[in-house]
Amino acid sequence: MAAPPPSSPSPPPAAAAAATQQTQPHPQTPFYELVKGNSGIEKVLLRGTRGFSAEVYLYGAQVTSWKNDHAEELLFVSSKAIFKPPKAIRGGIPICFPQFGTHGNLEQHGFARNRLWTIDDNPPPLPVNPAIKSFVDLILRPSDEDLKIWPHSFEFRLRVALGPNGDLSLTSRIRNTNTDGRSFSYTFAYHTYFSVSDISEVRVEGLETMDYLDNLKGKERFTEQGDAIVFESEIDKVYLAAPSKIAIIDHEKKRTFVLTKEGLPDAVVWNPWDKKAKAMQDFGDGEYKHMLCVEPAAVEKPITLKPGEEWKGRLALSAVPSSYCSGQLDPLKVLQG
Ligand SMILES: O=P(O)(O)OC[C@H]1O[C@H](O)[C@H](O)[C@@H](O)[C@@H]1O
Repeated sequence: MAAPPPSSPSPPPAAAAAATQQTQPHPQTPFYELVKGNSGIEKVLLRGTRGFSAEVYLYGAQVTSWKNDHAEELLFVSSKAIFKPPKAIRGGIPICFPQFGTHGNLEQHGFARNRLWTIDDNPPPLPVNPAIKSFVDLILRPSDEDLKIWPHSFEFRLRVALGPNGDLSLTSRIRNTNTDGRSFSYTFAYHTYFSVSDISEVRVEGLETMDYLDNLKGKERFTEQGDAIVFESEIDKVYLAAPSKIAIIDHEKKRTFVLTKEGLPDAVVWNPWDKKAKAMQDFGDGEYKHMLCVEPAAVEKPITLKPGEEWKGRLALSAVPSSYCSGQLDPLKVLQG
């Protein structure tokens, strides 16, 4: 379903203007391909320049692959991931909505991650970088069953875009479409699973000195001490009011992931480590060594929308070589090399 290239075999002059309008790709014309993925569920392929690529399952609107120009996978997906309802796919970028974790009465992480989304070929305009040629818009509206568990009408639009330098961005637009005058509140996360060489070789910069809620200690609040975050055991923390840029530095791979977030104050950091890994049916025993979740989120303060209001939350990811010197704690410097 890739958008066709413009073709205009010289129309008569009177028809020329109209024909051009129909055949020239609009700046928002999506360039993607729809194919069958695991368990016969459809997925969208995005192909960028120089071999960059990404894949998005309609199930959960979940990004399950993001590759660089060497065809190296940058996201972690478990070898035991199950690609069918009712479970979410273990890996990639599950979307947690309308609830993050157990912060509410719904199932863990809400229901958006295990619903079938549809492609939205005519979304409301979104300011777009004209250099981005590969993107897709997906939409989720609640079913009658969903309305029984969360009685609010909404439109959730997600745009996944692959930039010219292989950057991946996810833009969520959530609108309250209640017609009964009621507001609703929700929590949210882009539950991003990064692929890392070895968790003991990884550090995260940008979250040091932040306050966090520790999910392993009954959500009690603490302040992070010391330098960058390194990993020696299970971690499950919600960093509060985290900066808009966070860097994940993989020393062995000499690769740095830079996350830029907008509209998402918090950032969850999770690695299940060995014991919890063994207890998860859809996760390999040793796979915790090769993944790290850093999840831009809105957890501590739920977002409230009045009818007609829309919220936007954006995540941009880039993977750059770590020409990185210890002590340079500003992730911007990582980007600039
Ligand atoms: O197994 P899932 O429902 O996908 O959740 C996986 C993990 O997600 C988040 O990172 C939470 O903070 C963790 O507490 C949870 O274990």
